[in-house]
Amino acid sequence: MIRFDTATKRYGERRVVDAVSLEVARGRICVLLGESGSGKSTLMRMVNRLVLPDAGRVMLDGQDVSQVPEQALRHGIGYVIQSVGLFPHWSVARNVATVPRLLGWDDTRTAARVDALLDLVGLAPTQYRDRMPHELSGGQAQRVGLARAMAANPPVLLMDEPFSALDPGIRRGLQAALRTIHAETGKTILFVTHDVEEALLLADELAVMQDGRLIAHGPPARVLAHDAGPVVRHLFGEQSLAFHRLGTLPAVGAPGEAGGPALPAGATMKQALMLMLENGTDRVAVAGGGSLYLSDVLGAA
Ligand SMILES: Nc1ncnc2c1ncn2[C@@H]1O[C@H](COP(=O)(O)OP(=O)(O)OP(=O)(O)O)[C@@H](O)[C@H]1O
Repeated sequence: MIRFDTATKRYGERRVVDAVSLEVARGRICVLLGESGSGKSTLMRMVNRLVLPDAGRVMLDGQDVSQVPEQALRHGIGYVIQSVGLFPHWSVARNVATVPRLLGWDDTRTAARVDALLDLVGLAPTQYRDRMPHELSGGQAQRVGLARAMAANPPVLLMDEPFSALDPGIRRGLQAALRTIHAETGKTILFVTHDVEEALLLADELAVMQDGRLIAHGPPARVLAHDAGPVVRHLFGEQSLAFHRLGTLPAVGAPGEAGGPALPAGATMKQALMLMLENGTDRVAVAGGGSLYLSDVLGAA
């Protein structure tokens, strides 16, 4: 769906994106992770041509984005940034309807779409559609920004630290909302963050950058595996890498009699460990039968 072929961007002598090749398949969430200044936003902005590569190219659905007319390209890509950028004198509904109006949708279709999107991002349409941006909290405004980005149903979403300015509780709510929306819509999402917890929560795959280069790419469990290199170790923290790794591994128990407190279906090894700690036990019951022991968790870490 999205493919970078040795994409390179220089500012002066510096290569801020350095020959990055990366492919994100349709329907996946790929999280670009790296320290500030590692080139994540610059790489992402090549997809919607806010940045033009000096060398290499970006392909979207098999087409070189440099060959697609700019407007058509951007209508097919939702873009969400940290400072939402809602138009302050427009209502929530009008903000969400920005692209449908540009595309000439009629009022009935547009209004229905706005309400459906507000529902999708967890804002009751009757309560929110007529509000003005200054009447929203930061989290609500960011939800409206997400709804606006999805208004014309673009298959691709680019999200550049969209939740970074929000406090932790609101942020967790939006992360969960994004996972649900992704499960319901199957969009291909490129998501920039430098928060490792957020990255692990959202990523189907991680792309780790440093100094403009792609250092590691793959499913979280593979990127955090025991042979992880120094950049990954540093980003996730030498002391906490093993703990994060447990969060990428499914809690699979040995068959047999179930014992101890019950883990929910789809839980990770990290959740199993947390449940053991909370209950002061060395055994938890795994959904579907069987038990998982502390020694198994330690073995996996
Ligand atoms: N228009 C520009 N002119 C000159 N240098 C730039 C420009 N845009 C970005 N840079 C530089 O390119 C490097 C990469 O920037 P970029 O924003 O892609 O990093 P990032 O990993 O997204 O960082 P952050 O997490 O802080 O947003 C930085 O050193 C930045 O200063």
